[in-house]
Amino acid sequence: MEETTSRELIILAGTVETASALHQQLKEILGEYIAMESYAAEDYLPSLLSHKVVIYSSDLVEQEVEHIVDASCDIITARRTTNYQYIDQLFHLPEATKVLYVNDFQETAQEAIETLQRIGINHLQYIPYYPSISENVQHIDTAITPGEVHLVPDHVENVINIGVRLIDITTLMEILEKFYLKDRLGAEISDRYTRKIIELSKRISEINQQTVQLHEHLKQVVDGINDGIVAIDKQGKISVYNQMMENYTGVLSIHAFHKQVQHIVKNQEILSFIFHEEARSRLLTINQQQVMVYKFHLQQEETTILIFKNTDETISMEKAARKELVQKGYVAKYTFEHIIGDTPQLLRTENIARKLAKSELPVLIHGESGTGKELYANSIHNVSSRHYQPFLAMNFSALPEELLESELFGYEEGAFTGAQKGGKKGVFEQADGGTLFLDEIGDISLKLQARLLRVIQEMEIRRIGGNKNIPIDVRIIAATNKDLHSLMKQGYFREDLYHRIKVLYLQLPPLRERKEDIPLLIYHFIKEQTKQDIHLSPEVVDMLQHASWYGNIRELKNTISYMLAVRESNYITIEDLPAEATFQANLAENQLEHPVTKSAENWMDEQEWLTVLHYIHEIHNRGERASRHKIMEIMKEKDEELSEQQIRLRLNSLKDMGFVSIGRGRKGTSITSKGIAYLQQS
Ligand SMILES: Nc1ncnc2c1ncn2[C@@H]1O[C@H](COP(=O)(O)OP(=O)(O)OP(=O)(O)O)[C@@H](O)[C@H]1O
Repeated sequence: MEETTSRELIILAGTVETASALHQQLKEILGEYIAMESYAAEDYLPSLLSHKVVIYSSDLVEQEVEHIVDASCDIITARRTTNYQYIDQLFHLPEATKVLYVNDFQETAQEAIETLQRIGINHLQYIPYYPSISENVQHIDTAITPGEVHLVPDHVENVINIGVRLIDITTLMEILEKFYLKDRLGAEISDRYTRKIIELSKRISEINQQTVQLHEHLKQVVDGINDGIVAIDKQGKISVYNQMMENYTGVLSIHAFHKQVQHIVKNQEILSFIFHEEARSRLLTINQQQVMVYKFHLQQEETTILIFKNTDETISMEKAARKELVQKGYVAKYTFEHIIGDTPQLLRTENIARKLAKSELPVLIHGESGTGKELYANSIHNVSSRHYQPFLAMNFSALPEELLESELFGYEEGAFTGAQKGGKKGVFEQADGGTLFLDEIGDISLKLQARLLRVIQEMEIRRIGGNKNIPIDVRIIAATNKDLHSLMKQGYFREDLYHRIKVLYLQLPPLRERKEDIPLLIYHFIKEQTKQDIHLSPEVVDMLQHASWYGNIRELKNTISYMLAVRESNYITIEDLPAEATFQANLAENQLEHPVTKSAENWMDEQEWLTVLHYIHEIHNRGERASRHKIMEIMKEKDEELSEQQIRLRLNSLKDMGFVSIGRGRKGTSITSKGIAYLQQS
């Protein structure tokens, strides 16, 4: 017992860091029984040590310190092991990561690597690194070091300092022996030491447990997916293989896992797609099922992922999505198949429209009233990449300005009196992901044009009364029968908006420029409206074919409906044509200037005299005489007040155009057949 108190333990290490770490370790375990000191060769060494128990931190330190240790000392060379406190950092490194193990000498580096592997940390690829090494390690960017951070090469980004390696249990026992304490304390010290180790292995098993759980969770997720999923590593082995793949191939995942893919998937077409083809997707047949296979490569993981989609299911999913759109009424009803005609003009137009459909850019469709602008907008959407997304149409001439804004942009709850609870989405929001058809765009006010421009430019909307911007992804197709360029020149249409919407352009030919299509259209509309076997006399066909059709296809369609309604038999004769007053006006290739070709100024005027014409017609229908006074009165009733002078001017314009004849005195104004025709097509 005497011996124990008089003798002292001296720790001799190369560096201050090692000396202090070992000192701390031994003090924690043996401090209450043994007095101890520590010295580092790089720092300070006492002149001579006698009658001490000296412990060298490693055999490498011996040469540096042996000159101060005399023969009366008991010498122990420490065996050291990894510091368990820092070890879990290593478990965060992925499997097979290449790491440098950095230490001062090759032997210490090698020895530490072996220790790590021995205690079960063997998921990494260790490369020993020490100052005198010549091997090029530029490609390795992670390093582990037991406190020798200064030796880590500069290019390494990720340095894990696992601290100074500690003295192992066998060395501890040796120390106890030198102090004659082994019998008394051996079991307890060993217990303390083992407890620490158990803590470490518990931590390791916890981490392993977490990994297992995560793996299990991911497996369930991947199995829950309705597509077949396979991952192939760089050696061509299967690393992921879900339940759906089992259904496709009939091979269970336990048999597929870690096997070469060609041993599991025998289909040559699929293998050739995986290994030799550039294409990213391919329609293939696997076990008599049609599947669409998609392939992509994860660069960093050097892994190829394959996704097998059942085409029948994809089609039914698309059908379900379409059904939902249909229920909401957000679908484009027409396709190019609904566009009838085979003249070169029509085929050229259709060909251009199909090309425009492939783009994501805005399209402006220009054409006279009834030429099929809506039909084309529908068809373009239906062959575009957005065809499974909503299609919404907004007609600018159909709604008053105040309503247009809320229809377009929506509003928040409480934005105005009468605003719906919870607010309302506008068409821009509803069409998100799809196409928005803005019909009669030439009819909107400058104020609305400014708002529309902002939305189209920014591709985000702000609801009325709202304070946040909502991003939208909408393709715009606009249409007009007005000469927008001319409106722009006159200041009625914003130039910036004009250029925004007219990125792509489609001009629809008027029916009178493709008269050869008329017989085809006639029989098409007849078939559409009746199952009966209807024939037309040659004169009727001739007359219809030579009419001017300023109301274009819509007017032709209406004329057919009229003839079918009034016909006496299934043979339609000239008698069944609409009244001369409406129809003959067109036949006469009249000089009527159509709005499309009119200047903006004229068009604005037109709105005014058209209103007057409309009221004259209404007065006639009531069986009354259309005097200036009467016109004034009826307009007042409808809140559209004009002075007698203003009415006189408009009547003069109408007369100049041949739409009315103005009788003297009590006779009043009457509408000509040309006027009626014009009213009907407007
Ligand atoms: N080429 C065509 N083949 C068959 N039907 C057509 C064709 N073009 C137009 N139609 C029919 O003519 C009618 C008018 O078409 P649509 O409403 O698309 O014209 P629009 O140019 O948009 O007219 P507006 O400018 O007056 O709104 C519709 O019933 C449409 O189905």
